[in-house]
Amino acid sequence: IQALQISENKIIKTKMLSRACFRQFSASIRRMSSTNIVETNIDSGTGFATVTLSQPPVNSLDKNLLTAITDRFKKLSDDSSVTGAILTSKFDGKVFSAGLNIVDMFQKSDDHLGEFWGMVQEWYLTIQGFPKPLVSAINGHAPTGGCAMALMSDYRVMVEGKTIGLNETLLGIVAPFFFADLMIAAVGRRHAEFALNNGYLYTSDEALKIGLVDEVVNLDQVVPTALKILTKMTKTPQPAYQVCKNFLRKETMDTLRNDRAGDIAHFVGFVQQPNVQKAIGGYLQALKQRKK
Ligand SMILES: CCCCCCCC/C=C\CC(=O)SCCNC(=O)CCNC(=O)[C@H](O)C(C)(C)COP(=O)(O)OP(=O)(O)OC[C@H]1O[C@@H](n2cnc3c(N)ncnc32)[C@H](O)[C@@H]1OP(=O)(O)O
Repeated sequence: IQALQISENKIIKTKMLSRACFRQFSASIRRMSSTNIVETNIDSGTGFATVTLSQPPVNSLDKNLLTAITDRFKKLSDDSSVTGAILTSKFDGKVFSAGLNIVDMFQKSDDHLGEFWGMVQEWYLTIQGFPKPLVSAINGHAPTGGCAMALMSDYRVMVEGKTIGLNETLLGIVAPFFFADLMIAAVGRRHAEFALNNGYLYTSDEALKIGLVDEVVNLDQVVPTALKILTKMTKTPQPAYQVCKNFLRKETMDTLRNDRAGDIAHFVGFVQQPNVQKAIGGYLQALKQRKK
């Protein structure tokens, strides 16, 4: 009886302890006032922010999602309690991001296209210019703009068995120079030329071989692996990390900053060409019919 009482006390104590631990753990996770399409949690112990893209069905980057991501990263840049971030998707095992929303580029006015491209530029300048360590936990497919977004991070952990690449040419469009430079920075000019010219979509393993991603793991290891590397990366002293990252990335960002209007005009002129519109329309239709 005495032994039973002792073990019962132990169970009660263990339960109390685990409740206290849980309270402490949940207290250390702060949920930022987030839009429902970009969920953000900050661990107040480590200062790590986890940004989860949550726009169904495939995180295609339309005006709303581009704006929400950009706003979120601007806030995280300014928040001195945040030491680094992980970028991932709610659609675990399916899609990281399907890239730019194709519907925003089909049969739209010049004004619509111009506004859309301005948002794409701001999204790129904000994530690429994020001053703290950023790791992408690529837990699903990442074609075109989804690949570009992953390339804007400082380290890429990808789930096995999915695809990634800047495959714009297959759609009859062309990756802008600032996407191309992201690819060149990651894999070098030779692989980048092959990848972009041919619109090549890499499997996770192929992407690892050319350095397009840094690690390939099981689905349940994607975020834990990203957290592990982020822990290492945040040990580099600031402002050294930020200054180094900025000077390595500055040239391409400055080229865009110095002529944003020209870049918008170039995009609108290119996309409005009848043969490009025809290709985008055909691709959209094929995408919709794929399931049937
Ligand atoms: C000279 C320089 C000038 C500059 C020129 C232009 C520069 C443009 C730069 C970047 C371009 C882009 O980023 S274009 C984006 C292209 N994206 C893709 O090609 C990806 C297409 N999607 C897929 O391959 C698949 O959806 C997926 C592998 C990502 C996921 O597959 P899954 O089977 O899970 O989902 P579905 O295919 O059934 O899709 C569900 C639903 O979403 C619609 N969808 C998918 N992707 C997009 C998208 N990018 N934009 C808009 N809508 C998209 C798809 O049609 C389905 O819709 P329905 O449910 O209504 O059928």
